[in-house]
This record gives sequence, C-alpha cells and structure tokens, in this order.
Amino acid sequence: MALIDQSLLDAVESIAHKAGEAIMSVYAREFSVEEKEDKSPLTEADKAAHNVIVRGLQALPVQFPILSEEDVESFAGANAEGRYWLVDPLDGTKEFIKRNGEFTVNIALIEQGVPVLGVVIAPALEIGYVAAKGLGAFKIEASGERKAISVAGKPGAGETWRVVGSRSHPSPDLAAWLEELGEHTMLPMGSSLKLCLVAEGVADAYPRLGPTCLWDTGAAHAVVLAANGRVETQEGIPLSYANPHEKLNPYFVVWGH
Ligand SMILES: Nc1ncnc2c1ncn2[C@@H]1O[C@H](COP(=O)(O)O)[C@@H](OP(=O)(O)O)[C@H]1O
Ligand SMILES: [Mg+2]
Repeated sequence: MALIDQSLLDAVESIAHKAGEAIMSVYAREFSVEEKEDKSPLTEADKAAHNVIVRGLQALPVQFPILSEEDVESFAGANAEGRYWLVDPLDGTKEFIKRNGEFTVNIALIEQGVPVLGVVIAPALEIGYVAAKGLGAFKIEASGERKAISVAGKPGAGETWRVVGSRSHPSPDLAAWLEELGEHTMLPMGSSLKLCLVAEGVADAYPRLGPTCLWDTGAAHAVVLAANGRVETQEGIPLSYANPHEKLNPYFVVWGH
C-alpha cells in the first residue's frame, strides 16, 4: 500500500477540521492574547489547535516526527526517510484577533524537503484545501462541495496580473517588485489562504518579500504543487523544507504558472 493515499489525506483532513472546531470555540467568546518571545501574538486557540493536531497525528497508523509552530523544542529532526509533519495550528493569528475570518489550520507532510501532502482549513470561512502528490488538489467549498483545482496559467501580454498580498505584513520591497511586474490588481489576504488563492486560479502571483516560517507555507505549498503551481525564491529555486532547524523561509514568490 502506498504511504500517501486517500485514507491518509482524509484522516489528516479530519484532524484539521477538529482543530478548526477547537479554534472556533475560542473565537466565539472572549479570549486572552499573550505575546511570544518574538513579539508575535499567541492565543488560547493556537494552543488548543496544537493539542488536537498532535493527538490526532499520534493516533494515525503511520508515525512521523512533528514540527509544530507551538512546540518547536520537541522536534529532533526528520525520520530516516526524510519525512516529518509540519504544522501551523493557527496561521494568521493577527487575523484571528481582528476577527476577520482569514486564518487557517495547516498540516503538511514533508518528504525529502518537499511538501507532498497538505491540508489547509479556514474554519471561520468554512472552506478548505486538501492535496497530495499523485491525488491532486481540491477545494472544499462552504457548501461542502469538493472541486478539483488548478492554477490559472500566465496572464497574456497586456493582461492585468491578479496579485495577492499580506494584509498584516506589508513589505518595503514589494512596491519595486510590483512596478516591474506591470499592470496588476492587489487583493489583501491573511494567512496561508494567499497561496491557496493562487492554487485555485483566483490569483496569478503571491510575492512574499518578507519573513515567514516553514510552517506558514508547508501545507499550502503542497496544495500549490498539486495544482501545478510553483513556490520559488526570487532566483527561481523551489522553496525547500530540507533543513527544518532553519525555521525561516527565504523571500519567495508563488506563481500560478
Ligand atoms: N518577522 C517575522 N519572522 C518570521 N515570521 C513572520 C514574521 N512576521 C510575520 N511572520 C509570519 O507571517 C505569518 C502571517 O503572515 P500574514 O500576515 O501574511 O498572514 C505569521 O504566522 P502566524 O499568524 O501563524 O504567527 C508569521 O509566522
Ligand atoms: Mg503562521
């Protein structure tokens, strides 16, 4: 039996939905916000979702080491085959605090530095994205309907680029990059949903010329790959997860072609 199959993808999706429920039970009431050492916000929801995901992954028939944003310390490295789970239990914590719905649960399986399975759930928007190498990429609509997704392709000469960018982390290098790109519209969005919008063909590019961590991109990167898109450094090198102790990504661009 293949390691990555529909039953593994379904099981991970179910774990992500449970984490989403834990997040929404906090979202529905007053919650406290702590500041982490790096000054980024942490809520009860981040911790609750982390616990649900770790328990869920540890109950699966296959076991891999887990690197979660909320527990970096207990990760000792990928297994002998180069596999590990890469988890951001609540990406877009600032959006969660602002209550605009643009936050996600993110679970990726990394294999030899490449995201080969990814689940992104946006519990407040009631949408999600699931993908795995060999199985394709799918969007779960708010209606519950599932549809296969793929990137839009490169805009033709003279066509307007549809760019998606961070709502909460603007970058000084972005203006010059956009100037070079040419005519474009800009859609602001929180969290890993930006990569998913490129994967489903709603946006043509997502330039991230600012810092992110591996867990911010891993799951949605798997969705982009399975939808035939690319996530590359500005030099055109695919983003890699092969050195998980190096937790920062380089600046990157997601391309829908
Ligand atoms: N200075 C910094 N260093 C590392 N990561 C950063 C960062 N500033 C923002 N990020 C990452 O960007 C993510 C949010 O991006 P965006 O604003 O585009 O939604 C954050 O995820 P979390 O919300 O999980 O902390 C955080 O990990
Ligand atoms: Mg994050």
